[in-house]
Amino acid sequence: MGTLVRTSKFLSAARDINGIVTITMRRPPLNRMNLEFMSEFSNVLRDLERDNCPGAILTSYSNKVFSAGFDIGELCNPEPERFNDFYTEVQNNWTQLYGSTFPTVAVINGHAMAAGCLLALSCDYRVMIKNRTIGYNEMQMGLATPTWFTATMLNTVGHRHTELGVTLGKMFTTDEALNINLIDCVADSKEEGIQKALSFLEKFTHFLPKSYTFAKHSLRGPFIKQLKENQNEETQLAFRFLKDPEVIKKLEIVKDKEQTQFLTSKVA
Ligand SMILES: CC/C=C\CC/C=C/CC(=O)SCCNC(=O)CCNC(=O)[C@H](O)C(C)(C)COP(=O)(O)OP(=O)(O)OC[C@H]1O[C@@H](n2cnc3c(N)ncnc32)[C@H](O)[C@@H]1OP(=O)(O)O
Repeated sequence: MGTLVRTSKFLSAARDINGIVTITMRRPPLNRMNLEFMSEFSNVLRDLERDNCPGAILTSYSNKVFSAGFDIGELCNPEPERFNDFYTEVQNNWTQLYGSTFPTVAVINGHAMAAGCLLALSCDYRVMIKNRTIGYNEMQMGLATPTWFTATMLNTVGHRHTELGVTLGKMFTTDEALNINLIDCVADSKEEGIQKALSFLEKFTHFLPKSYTFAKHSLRGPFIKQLKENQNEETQLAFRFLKDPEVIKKLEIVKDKEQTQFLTSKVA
């Protein structure tokens, strides 16, 4: 497991003897991403940058759900100030993870929906457990996929798979995801996934960190710059979208279900 370097309400980070840090998301039951979750995540990434981390693995405490994406509570008829804080934190988190100066691997040990899929795609390499699903399912929820989410998928699997994935709100099975290179390899268990992640990260011990950073930023830098230049517009666009009465109505239905779930503790 390694030495615990940071633990907070929703995340833990443990460092092994080679310095590799495993970040485990722990917001039961579904690792839904709210403002507090996102700020904790950004703090962990900031610490890893400061400590010249040689590599990181992102995974979930649950072998059923990697992350169910944004907490619908943050999207349903949002208050302007809270939504602005939430969405800004999400954007900052993406620029940190997608542009990290250290290599990252997602061990996708459960379903990865929408923003949960974005987290996995923002890493450098993806190992996924069999019989799980991954994708941008926003369409199915009556939502829309933000521009930088789409760009991240496009940069991973190309135009056609992204077009079909985003417009159909498609959740890919592990096998389908492997076929289109949405993920890089498959594992039978989280433990095997971690071993595969460590083997991938081991390759970087032979490279100069600054060479790796240069290569990564040549590929990803322009997309990060684009989001940074359009952050306010993206936030306003999403806010207006979420204030549409039809969208509010659709999300209210999901939110009501969520309250029922907490009352009955349906998900272990
Ligand atoms: C222009 C751009 C505009 C806006 C930006 C919009 C961007 C959005 C990005 C997102 O991330 S949107 C979130 C997308 N997430 C989902 O659609 C998750 C859907 N969830 C599922 O498919 C399943 O819950 C699961 C596969 C993750 C887990 O399945 P299972 O373990 O069987 O649990 P349940 O389906 O029974 O779910 C339990 C309970 O929790 C509620 N719930 C699920 N996900 C969320 C969520 N993200 N936020 C809030 N609540 C959620 C679900 O409705 C269930 O409620 P019940 O009352 O039926 O128990």
